[in-house]
Amino acid sequence: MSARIIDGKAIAAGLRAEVAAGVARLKESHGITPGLAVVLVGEDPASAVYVRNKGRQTVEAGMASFEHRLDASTSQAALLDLVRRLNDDPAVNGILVQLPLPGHIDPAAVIDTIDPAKDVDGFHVVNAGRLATGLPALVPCTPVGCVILAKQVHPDLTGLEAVVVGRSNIVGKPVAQLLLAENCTVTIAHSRTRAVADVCRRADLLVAAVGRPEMIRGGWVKPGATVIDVGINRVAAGDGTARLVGDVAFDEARQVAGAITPVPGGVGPMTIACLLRNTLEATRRQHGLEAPG
Ligand SMILES: NC(=O)C1=CN([C@@H]2O[C@H](COP(=O)(O)OP(=O)(O)OC[C@H]3O[C@@H](n4cnc5c(N)ncnc54)[C@H](OP(=O)(O)O)[C@@H]3O)[C@@H](O)[C@H]2O)C=CC1
Ligand SMILES: Nc1nc(=O)c2c([nH]1)NC[C@@H]1CN(c3ccc(C(=O)N[C@@H](CCC(=O)O)C(=O)O)cc3)C=[N+]21
Ligand SMILES: [Mg+2]
Repeated sequence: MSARIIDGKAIAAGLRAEVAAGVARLKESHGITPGLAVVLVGEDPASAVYVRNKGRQTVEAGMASFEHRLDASTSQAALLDLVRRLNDDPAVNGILVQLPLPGHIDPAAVIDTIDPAKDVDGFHVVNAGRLATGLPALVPCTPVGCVILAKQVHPDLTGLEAVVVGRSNIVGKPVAQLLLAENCTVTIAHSRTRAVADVCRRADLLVAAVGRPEMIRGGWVKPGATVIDVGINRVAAGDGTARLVGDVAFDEARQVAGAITPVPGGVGPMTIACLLRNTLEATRRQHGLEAPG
């Protein structure tokens, strides 16, 4: 048996086209151009990939892109000042501060300073709390991307045994919240989980967000399960160049799974598409416009 490969690249392209159409309608009917500000402090390889792809796709969707690249030695006070200026700038509808930040900056203080209405990452405690309590929220992009990809296989996720490996605030916890809202029975595994392979083997829907290259082996996957691989890990290839791999051993898992996302071309492109969708939605709400039915 060989798994169906879930084509995140194609699904993300479709979602970006929908967002572009929404942006065009907003411009035509209200003269509003959504604007997304991205702040990058220092150099982080994962963030560099993300920023490169995103700047181009923001402009392709018809939005304004504002990039702020700051030196790695930038003080926390200077970064908070920039965030406050972006909060007050009416041309900026979405703000994303790339994580991780240099060690001398407290990420919680930065996220807490972002206006929740412009928090298109969905990382502010107000948005996390609204998601957890079932209120409308700006929802983290990668978790939403995971759910959209899972729904390609199971349009209704109700009743599935879902196992999420990883409990970070940016991926593991919010993806678990979204799957709970979709009526899955959700287990969250982490570095202190006993017999993690056995826990994974229970999953009809397995979401891997660990940050450990190819940790999840073929034998951890229940036959026929749907596997969503969030991991983005750069590893050295045989010839000395860098290669991108997920948190799942893809060549093994595809022999067992019913469906699986590839890396690259799976969750990564969905993250950017959902970021653009959040930016459009945030813009509409800031102007008192409801999303069209
Ligand atoms: N595709 C995309 O768009 C995105 C991809 N990513 C990628 O997703 C991955 C996860 O990111 P992120 O959530 O930020 O990572 P974090 O490092 O913040 O969290 C990793 C989680 O995995 C758990 N973990 C670590 N080792 C093990 C283990 N041996 N067994 C079980 N659980 C373990 C940790 O547990 P504990 O809490 O106990 O330490 C932690 O909860 C990374 O590869 C990252 O690059 C991230 C964001 C977007
Ligand atoms: N505030 C903040 N929000 C984030 O959402 C955030 C962040 N900081 N810091 C870094 C991580 C990582 N991340 C990625 C998103 C898309 C791809 C992506 O587009 N990947 C493509 C291309 C990869 C390639 O070609 O190298 C793919 O998987 O196919 C990668 C990584 C978002 N993150
Ligand atoms: Mg994200």
